[in-house]
Amino acid sequence: MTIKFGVIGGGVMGEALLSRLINLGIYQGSQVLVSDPLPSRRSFLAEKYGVGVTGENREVATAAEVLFLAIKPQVFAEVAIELSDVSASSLVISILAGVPLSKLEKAFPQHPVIRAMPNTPATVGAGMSAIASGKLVKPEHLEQAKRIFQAVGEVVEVPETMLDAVTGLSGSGPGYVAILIEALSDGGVAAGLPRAIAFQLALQTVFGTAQLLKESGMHPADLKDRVTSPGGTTIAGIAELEKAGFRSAIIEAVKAAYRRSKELGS
Ligand SMILES: NC(=O)C1=CN([C@@H]2O[C@H](COP(=O)(O)OP(=O)(O)OC[C@H]3O[C@@H](n4cnc5c(N)ncnc54)[C@H](OP(=O)(O)O)[C@@H]3O)[C@@H](O)[C@H]2O)C=CC1
Ligand SMILES: O=C(O)[C@@H]1CCC=N1
Repeated sequence: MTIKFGVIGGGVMGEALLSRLINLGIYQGSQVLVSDPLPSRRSFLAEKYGVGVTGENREVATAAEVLFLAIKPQVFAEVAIELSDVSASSLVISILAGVPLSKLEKAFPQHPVIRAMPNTPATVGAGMSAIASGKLVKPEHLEQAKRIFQAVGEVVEVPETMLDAVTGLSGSGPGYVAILIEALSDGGVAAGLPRAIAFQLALQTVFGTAQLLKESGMHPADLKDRVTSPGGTTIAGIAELEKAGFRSAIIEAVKAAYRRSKELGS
C-alpha cells in the first residue's frame, strides 16, 4: 500500500500526530511509516498503532507522500546529509523548533516545504499549531498541511518570522501551564486539602477558565475583575502574585524560549 504519511523521529510529537491521525481515520496504520533508531520504540509504535516501522530514514523519505520531520533540531544536520540524495518530491512538513525554511529548503531542494510548530495537546485533539510555507508550496500543499494540523486542534498560518515567537508561547506553553497546575495543587495541599482533591480543583480551574475566556470572548482582565471582590480573597492572592513577579516571570519565560528557538536554528 502507498505510504501516505512518513514520520522521521517516532518520539513524543511524532507519536502525538500519528496517533491522532490514525484514530480519526485520516490515515490507516498501513499507510504510515515511521523511522526511529530505537528498536523498542519501533516495536511499541508498530504494536500500538499498526504502523510500519524502520530504522532507515531513507526508506521513509523515499516512500512517503507527506514527509513529517519530528527529530530534534540538534540531529537535523546529520539527517539532512543522510537524505541528501533521495529523489522524491513529497511535501515535507518540519516541526523542528528553530530550524528555518531556508535550511529546510536547502536540505530538500526539490520539495515543497512547510515549517510548523504544533504543541503536545495535539495528542488529545486540543493542539495549537502555526504553519508557514516555503517557496515551492502550492495551495493544495497548504490545504494538505492544514488538514493534518486541523485533525489535532487549531491551526493558524503565520509569516515564518513569527515562528520562533510561536514556539516560545504555544509550543513551549504546555510546560508553563503544567507547572501552574502543579503549583496550584501544591498551594491547595499547603492550605490543607488532600492531594487528589487539590489536583482535581487545580486542573478544572485552569480548564474552566480557558473555556470561559474562549466561549465568552471576555478579556482576561475583565474576568480577573469579576473574580476579585473588594477586600476579598482573590485580591489578597493576586497581590502576592504581583509581589513575586508572576506576570513578568511568564513574559520572560516566553522571551527566553523564543531566543532559544532562534539559537537552535542558527
Ligand atoms: N515536545 C514538544 O512539545 C514539541 C516538540 N516540537 C519539536 O518536535 C521535534 C521532536 O520533539 P519531541 O518529539 O519532543 O522529541 P523526542 O526526543 O521525543 O523525539 C525525537 C525522536 O527522534 C528519534 N531520533 C533521534 N535521532 C534520530 C535520527 N537520526 N533519525 C530518526 N530519528 C531519530 C529519537 O530517538 P532517541 O530518543 O532514541 O534518540 C526520538 O524517538 C523537535 O524538533 C521539537 O523541537 C515541536 C512542538 C512541540
Ligand atoms: O522544548 C522544545 O525545544 C520543544 C519545542 C517546543 C516545545 N518543545
